[in-house]
This record gives sequence, C-alpha cells and structure tokens, in this order.
Amino acid sequence: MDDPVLLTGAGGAVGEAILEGLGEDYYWKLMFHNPPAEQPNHEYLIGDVDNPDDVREAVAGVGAVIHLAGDPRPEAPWDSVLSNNIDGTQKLYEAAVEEGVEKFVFASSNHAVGSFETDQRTPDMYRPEDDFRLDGTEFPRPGNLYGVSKATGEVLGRYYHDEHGIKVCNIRIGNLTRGHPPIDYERGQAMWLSYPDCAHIHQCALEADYEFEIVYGISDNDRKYYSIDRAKEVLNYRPQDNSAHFDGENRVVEPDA
Ligand SMILES: NC(=O)C1=CN([C@@H]2O[C@H](COP(=O)(O)OP(=O)(O)OC[C@H]3O[C@@H](n4cnc5c(N)ncnc54)[C@H](O)[C@@H]3O)[C@@H](O)[C@H]2O)C=CC1
Ligand SMILES: O=C1O[C@H](COP(=O)(O)O)[C@@H](O)[C@H](O)[C@H]1O
Repeated sequence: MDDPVLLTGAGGAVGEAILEGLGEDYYWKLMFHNPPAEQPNHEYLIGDVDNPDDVREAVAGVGAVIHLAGDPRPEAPWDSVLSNNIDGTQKLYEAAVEEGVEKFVFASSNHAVGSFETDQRTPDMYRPEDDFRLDGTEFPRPGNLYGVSKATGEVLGRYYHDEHGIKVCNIRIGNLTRGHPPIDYERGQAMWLSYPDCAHIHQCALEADYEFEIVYGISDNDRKYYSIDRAKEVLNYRPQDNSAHFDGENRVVEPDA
C-alpha cells in the first residue's frame, strides 16, 4: 500500500500495537477521539467517527483504512455501541467509498461469535486436545450487544463491498495483551494475540489481494478454538507467537528466527 493509511482509534491498545510494529512502514493518517498526550510522529486529526464531516476529513487522500475506533467494552450498553460502533462504522464506510478508498480493514471481535462457547463445549474447547474450531464461515453468534455491533460492522462491510466494490477484511481479534498471554485465563490464552502478531496481521491485510474476508486475529496458540488457516492462506499471515511458549509472564520458548 503506497497511499496514506487512515488509522482510527489510533490512541488505543490495538493502535499502539500497530504503530509500534509498522510505524515506519506506511504514511499514516491517525484519527484520535481526544487530543493525544504526546505529539504524534505522523499526520493526525481529532474527530468522532459518528460525525460525517470528521470522517470525510479523515478519509481524504487515503488509499486504505484500518478502523479500530469504537467502544471496546464487552459490557457496553446499546446506546454506546449504536453510535460509536455501528453508526460510526457506517459513516466511515460511506465516506470511504465516496473517496474511492481501496481497502477497509475492520476490527471485529471474538465477541461476534461468543455464544459458540456453550456450557457443553467449555472449558474443553479452550484446551489444546480439543479439536473444535471456528473458521470465519460460521454465522455470527454474539453473546452481548458489543458483539452484535461487531457482527453488524462485518455485515456493513459485506454491503459496501458488494454494492460499492471496496475490498474488506474483517479481523475477529482475540485477546491482545502486551508481552505475555493472559495469566490464569484459559480462554484468553486460547485467543491470545501478541503485539507483534497484531501488527503483522494488519500489515498482511493492507498488502494481500482479496475481495471480502473474515479471519481470526490470534497468535499461533497450541490452545485455540479459532482457525487461522484462512488468514494464512489469503493474507499470508505467519504469526511468530504461541501462548504455550510462556510460563506465566516468562517466555520459555523463543520464536523461530
Ligand atoms: N483489545 C482487544 O483485545 C480487542 C479489541 N477489539 C477491537 O479493536 C478496536 C480497538 O480496541 P482497543 O484498542 O483495545 O480499544 P481502546 O479503547 O484502547 O481504543 C479505542 C479507541 O477508539 C476511540 N474511540 C472510541 N469511540 C470513538 C468515536 N466515536 N470516534 C472516534 N474515536 C473513538 C477511543 O478514544 C480509543 O482511543 C475496538 O474496535 C475493539 O472493539 C476487538 C477484539 C479484541
Ligand atoms: O473484543 C474484545 O475482546 C477482548 C477479549 O475479550 P475478553 O472477554 O476475554 O475480555 C477484550 O479484552 C476487549 O476489551 C474487547 O474489545
């Protein structure tokens, strides 16, 4: 991607992981909701994705969008996910297709499919010997209204791709934590996404050739109930991390050189 890339939600955790890994690799246009504490090293603007003027300004001149902005709380109430996640995503898509943006990468979530984790399947599905896998072809099954908003974001992408041709990659992000996987949390270890793998999968989504995709964004954990085969095949995703390579906070196996 040679054109500038808009990163919404740039001040958050996922934005931090992406900029740490790819800060030098693209001409970034960062969108913050509130003024950042430190002066960014990249072009930036302050705005609300639920404001049509702000999103028009944000997409001006960019070739791709990584859309992270929104309310990330699994317990977020409907009025918040309706405005920040659903309306905000729709307004951004509308502005992006009007601008002729080529690619739109959407931060979807494990919570879009949270209700697959039934009492019958858990906790076995969080363990390495269990072979239950979701692969991105399944219909969403959210377990909360936040998950509904993420599933809706995916469907908005389907519509804007089919009717307007924009290339769309929905990444159902697992559990991003810095440095090491969550501790004493089997589910979180099974869907861990390391900071380097988070940056890498977003770079893959900016560079690969596809039309409309739904992939899982997790590291290559021994324990997993999300398949990463589609991300490997279509995006050429090659994760370096695995939650099994950690004992608590300590890495006990180095990533392959
Ligand atoms: N961190 C994780 O493990 C996961 C994150 N995600 C998704 O990734 C995205 C980023 O998540 P995080 O970085 O963890 O969250 P975060 O809360 O750290 O960052 C979100 C950013 O979006 C901004 N924002 C919120 N509403 C906005 C609006 N109306 N207009 C403009 N900006 C707005 C906030 O100011 C914040 O900087 C979210 O969409 C979240 O749902 C999905 C799955 C897992
Ligand atoms: O979508 C998200 O998922 C992560 C992981 O979910 P959790 O239920 O294990 O906490 C969550 O931490 C993050 O806030 C959310 O945006």
